[in-house]
Amino acid sequence: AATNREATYELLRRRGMTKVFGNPGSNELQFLKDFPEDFHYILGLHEGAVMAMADGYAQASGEIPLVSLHSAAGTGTSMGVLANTVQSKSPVVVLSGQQLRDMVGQEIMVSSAHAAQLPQPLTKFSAEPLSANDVVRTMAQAIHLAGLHPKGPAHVSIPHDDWDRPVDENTDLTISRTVQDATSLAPGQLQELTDLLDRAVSPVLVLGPEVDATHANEAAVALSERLGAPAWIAPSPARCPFPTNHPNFAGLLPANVADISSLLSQHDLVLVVGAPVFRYHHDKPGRYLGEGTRLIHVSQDPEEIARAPFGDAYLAPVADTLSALAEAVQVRSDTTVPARSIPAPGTDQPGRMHPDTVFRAIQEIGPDDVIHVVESTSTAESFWSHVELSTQGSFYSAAAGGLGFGLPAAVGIQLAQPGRRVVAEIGDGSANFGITGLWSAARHQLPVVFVIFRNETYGALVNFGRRLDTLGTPPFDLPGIDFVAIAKGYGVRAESATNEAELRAALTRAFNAQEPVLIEAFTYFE
Ligand SMILES: Cc1ncc(Cn2c(C)c(CCOP(=O)(O)OP(=O)(O)O)sc2=O)c(N)n1
Ligand SMILES: [Ca+2]
Repeated sequence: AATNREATYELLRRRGMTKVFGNPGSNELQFLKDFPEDFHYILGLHEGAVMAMADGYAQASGEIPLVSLHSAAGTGTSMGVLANTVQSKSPVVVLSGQQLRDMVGQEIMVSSAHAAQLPQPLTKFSAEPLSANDVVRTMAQAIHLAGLHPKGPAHVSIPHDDWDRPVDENTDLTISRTVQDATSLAPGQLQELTDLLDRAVSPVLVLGPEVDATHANEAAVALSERLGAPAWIAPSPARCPFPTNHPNFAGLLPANVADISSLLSQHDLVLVVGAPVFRYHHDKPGRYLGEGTRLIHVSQDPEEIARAPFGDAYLAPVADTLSALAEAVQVRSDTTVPARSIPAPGTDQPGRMHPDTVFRAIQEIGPDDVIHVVESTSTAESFWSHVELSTQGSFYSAAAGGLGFGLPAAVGIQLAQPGRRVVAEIGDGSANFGITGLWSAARHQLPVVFVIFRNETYGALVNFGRRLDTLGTPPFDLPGIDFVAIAKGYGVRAESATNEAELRAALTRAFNAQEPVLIEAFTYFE
């Protein structure tokens, strides 16, 4: 490799990073020049959609995608979704194009005077090399940091005149080095945890997104069955770490202090694995945990461990720890987990369906291993009551609640998982934050089934208004958004469904199609 550009592509190739999600500006053209045949560029129409497609791809493929964005405004536009990416610890390298190195200081057009600071604190690492001689090493540092636990987005800004600069004699050493995670529980620590679990009268598991991200769902099931322990999903889930059709599945922990405390205090030992303690959302204060309950937290993220307000923690790999404990703890046969109570499905109204009707239809018509990408904020309880998730990697949602992830992320996830079907369940409010993802789905003929829940309001905000007693706000209704016309405008076949029969027919057609389809489901908010 003679130049920084060639050396960088060689570095990316060796790391298996041949997928580039991007939206180009003039600063990027020097990097994208003579784009190598073995690389695949996926164009997005808006940097939020580009970021979400890449984030979805990273989470569903296990690879590290490269995201090529324009300086300043381009990188700034991606940051709404980046707030989710850093929270879901998705391994992504964001490469933003910078103006001529010597003229950034004058802040000429499309220069980014504070490029390295711009995406902070939404990145695990962010740098602009101080010299053109440090481009390849800086790219390597970003790539390695993105892929080492805790994984996450790393950002590099490169002045466009650096790409043609020659590399030096040491560059091949940087390109060829490999790094790997090698931490594990020490034998003494494993024995300590095993004894704690064996001595517990009624242990309970709380599982988080890192269990799904490290493919440890089966180990979690094995440990839960061996202990006869109920398994809860940690609050505000962005992934699904445990099969929801398993008899030991207890449900989602409610996202507030008081309710979590009263649920967990029915046990004497709580084992939290692969989740922060905890991602509370609603304000219902109380004591974190009852006196007779001890909480043990296993995570591979030192910052998550350091900022937790209670519990004793082990910095350890999630998957290895779960499998080692599932082998080591004593088998208990004397405990059974009470069955979860599922509410009766809601009834439809003339011309509008209850969300339960929509989720039940998707559950019955979609394939068993369908992947759900959900961004429909007032229908979470309906989803988790009526949809069964059993395979690893079956659920993704915005990890920081930042809208604009779901619709385009579904496109990235379908690209990463061609052998499984993806269904995106998106609110008619959220859809607008990432709507250009429809064009990329059509452009790349990715057969995502987009289901828009058209309840014509910001349902979650009405719920919050009730909960926070902030009535009397301006109205947040969304009348008159025609998603069928919008979808057709972006090249996606679309149809409306106002009742269950129309919906089921449309879903059957959609899941049989090999192209993206949008179904506008008229629902109501109660
Ligand atoms: C980028 C961004 N902007 C605004 C919000 C605030 N917000 C907004 C605007 C919501 C309404 C979503 O409405 P929807 O139609 O997608 O779903 P529901 O009607 O089911 O609530 S939920 C929520 O937290 C957000 N989370 N993220
Ligand atoms: Ca809505």
